[in-house]
Amino acid sequence: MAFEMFTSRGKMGLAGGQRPSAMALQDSSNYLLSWVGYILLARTLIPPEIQWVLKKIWALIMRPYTCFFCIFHVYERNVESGRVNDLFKLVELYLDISGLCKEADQVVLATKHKKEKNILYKLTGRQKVEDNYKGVKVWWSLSKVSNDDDSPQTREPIGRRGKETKEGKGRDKAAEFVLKMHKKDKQFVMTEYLDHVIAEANEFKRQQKELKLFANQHTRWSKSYTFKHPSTFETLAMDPELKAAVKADLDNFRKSEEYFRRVGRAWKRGYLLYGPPGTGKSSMIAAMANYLKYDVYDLELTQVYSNDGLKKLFRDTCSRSIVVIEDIDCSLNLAGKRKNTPPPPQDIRELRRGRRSLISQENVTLSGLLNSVDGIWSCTTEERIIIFTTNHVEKLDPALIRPGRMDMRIHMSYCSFHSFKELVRSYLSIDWHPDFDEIRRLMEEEHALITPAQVTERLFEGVHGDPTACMRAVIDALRGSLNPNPNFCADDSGN
Ligand SMILES: Nc1ncnc2c1ncn2[C@@H]1O[C@H](COP(=O)(O)OP(=O)(O)OP(=O)(O)O)[C@@H](O)[C@H]1O
Repeated sequence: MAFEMFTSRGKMGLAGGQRPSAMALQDSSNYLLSWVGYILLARTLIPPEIQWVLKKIWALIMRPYTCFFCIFHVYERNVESGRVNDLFKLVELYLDISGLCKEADQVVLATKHKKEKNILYKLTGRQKVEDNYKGVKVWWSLSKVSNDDDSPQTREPIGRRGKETKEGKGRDKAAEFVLKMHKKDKQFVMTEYLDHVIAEANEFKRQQKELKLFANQHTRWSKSYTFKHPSTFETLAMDPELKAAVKADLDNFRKSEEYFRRVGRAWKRGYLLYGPPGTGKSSMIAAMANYLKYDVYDLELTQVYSNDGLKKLFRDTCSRSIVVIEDIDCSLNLAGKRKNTPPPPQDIRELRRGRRSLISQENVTLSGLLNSVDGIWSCTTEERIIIFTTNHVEKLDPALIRPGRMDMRIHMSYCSFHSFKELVRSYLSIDWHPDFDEIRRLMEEEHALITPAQVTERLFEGVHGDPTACMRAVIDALRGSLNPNPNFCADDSGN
């Protein structure tokens, strides 16, 4: 039996034995009827179990030909408002950063905006690129929505189309991304692939973000400054396990919005950094900010004259930020009261003018600080990190640093031999030096102390000079720390 059949994909031939007598008929409707007859006859003669097996075999044979496609449209502008569709922008970015556009055979449009660091490669019309995620293939293409099309894009508010709008300057036709996939992959695309596209694009945007630094002038945040501290976890010399634990904790925090909501806790985390001066507490804060891409609010507590003022400052911070209170032991005394710093003249003038006074109330108290950190006021912003630093952890009120308030306590300590080698590698680009043995002996057997700041100071002098001179300077400092001379100060960093 042999016959030909037509599908939407074209003509397919199937081989078989003899031609049936019905094939002699010229009329195609008769041809069809004869087939219906065959099928009905077969259904009555063949037992259902064999029919089932035959159906399965048929489905297997036809499988490659029956994979129909499914298509999603991602319009450039939102259907209701006519505003730019964020998903469109994210897809555009994803196609660029994933390298798919660059790999395309046809010409791509390369653009660079003055605010962007890199050249952006975009798809041109009618070009198709293939993406493969977890073994699932999809195809992206860009097309213009024609004006006579009845798509939502062409039903945008009158006057918008073709006008110089902020979102789509001078375009007379809106664009759309067309995402094509096998029908069987539709669920995967909806649940996993599109999430992956959005996550990749958002992560890229996050990495590109320019960080801001704010400082408070009394109860107001100053205008922001660009935060360009070069410290990262790579440049930070510290115990590798502790470093990995801090990074993992930050990663967990960033991804835990759902978790915090589920357990009914504000999405925030507190870190206490403590240790001698020059051990990298400020560098750690900068590394955290650079890692998370969070803005930094440097809160000078001695500038704040009331609990209300402090609440206002916390309220005025943005989400995805780090609020830092350095040397917390110097800002609050043991009784929990702010150290007495006279109020600035302008506050007195404000008092005289009868405006709400900053000094008419009590100073910032321990309970005021605790309330701002994790009371009801702490929930005005989300995804916030609070960091306290101190050189004297033993002086702090236990309430201030209890777990739940300061979730992780990070001890920044003197330089270990491992950290020392990391600093040497990073400053002098060498992995070994004959003096390493003596330095290791002094650190590990004699317990000589040196801070990372002291080490970097000595290494910095040798960046363009003699590494041996640097090593000798480090050895001198280590031996000096063992010196019982009471005039000797192990910390010569000026603190
Ligand atoms: N762990 C470290 N890794 C790399 N460099 C460090 C480290 N610690 C200190 N340094 C170097 O020393 C300088 C001073 O360090 P940093 O200000 O971070 O110390 P700190 O602990 O905050 O000091 P302080 O308590 O006096 O504020 C930094 O600019 C950096 O160059």
